[in-house]
Amino acid sequence: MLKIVTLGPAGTFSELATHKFIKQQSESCNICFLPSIKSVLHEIGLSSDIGILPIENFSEGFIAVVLDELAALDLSIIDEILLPIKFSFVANSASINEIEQLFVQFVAKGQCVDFISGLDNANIQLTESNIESLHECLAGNAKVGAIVPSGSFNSEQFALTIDSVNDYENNQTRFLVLSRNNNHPISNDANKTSIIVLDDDDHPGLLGEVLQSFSARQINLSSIISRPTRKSFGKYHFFIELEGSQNDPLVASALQEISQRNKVKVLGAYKKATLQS
Ligand SMILES: O=C(O)C(=O)C[C@]1(C(=O)O)C=C[C@@H](O)C=C1
Repeated sequence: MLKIVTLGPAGTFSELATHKFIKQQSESCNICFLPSIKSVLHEIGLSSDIGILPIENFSEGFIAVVLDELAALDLSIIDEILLPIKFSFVANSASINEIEQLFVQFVAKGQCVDFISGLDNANIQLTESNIESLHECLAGNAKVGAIVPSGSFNSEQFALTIDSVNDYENNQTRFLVLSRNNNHPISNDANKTSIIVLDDDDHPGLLGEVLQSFSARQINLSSIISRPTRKSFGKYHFFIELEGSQNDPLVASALQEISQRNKVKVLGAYKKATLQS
């Protein structure tokens, strides 16, 4: 039995991503929910074998807490999942102008900016998950509303529901499947690798040298993000995603070259997700 931990309560997009992953598994799986992204990250490898969490949204970019914990914890990426993301607004009053309190998850807020800016009288309360927002609204008074996953609620429970409140019709979020065990064999269909170059030896040209190792071998990067180390001001870790895996001798030699100069953590190699996969 594979034990999977993800963001709860039940009904989150993270749970949907988990079911998409489970469909591809041959062994039976058990899902456990925790109330915050950070608590899920810390539980992987303890009471759970793997964890499934969002890493990047189509318009909002990377989720900082996940990048920071990937640099700090000993986790590896074994797969990724892409999901379409649609939000609805639900409220306990039929008149949108009466809403004084809006519950919205901290990542979801940035995906529904246009709609939220139209709620002139609402005080925004950030939550850890979209289903926490839903539960807060269900328990709230007539002046409460929430941004929730479309399809997560029964419209009869609310005085007002408005669909498609996300800024971009084509909204999508990418999720990672993470484990604490770092010795997974690289599968033959792995076509993407994630690494972190840790800032332990800052020197002029560090990033240029890293990029040169990839460009000299015609290795395409799909993203590069810097995050402060939070040890001293002005020091950064670089989170890099590249096409290919260490099964490709060019990728293997680029990573070996970079490792000779810098501290590199290879987070994992896996198959790039599509909405159809
Ligand atoms: O709260 C949820 O439903 C989640 O699964 C979290 C999460 C995220 O943090 O990115 C997942 C997808 C959307 O981007 C918004 C929220």
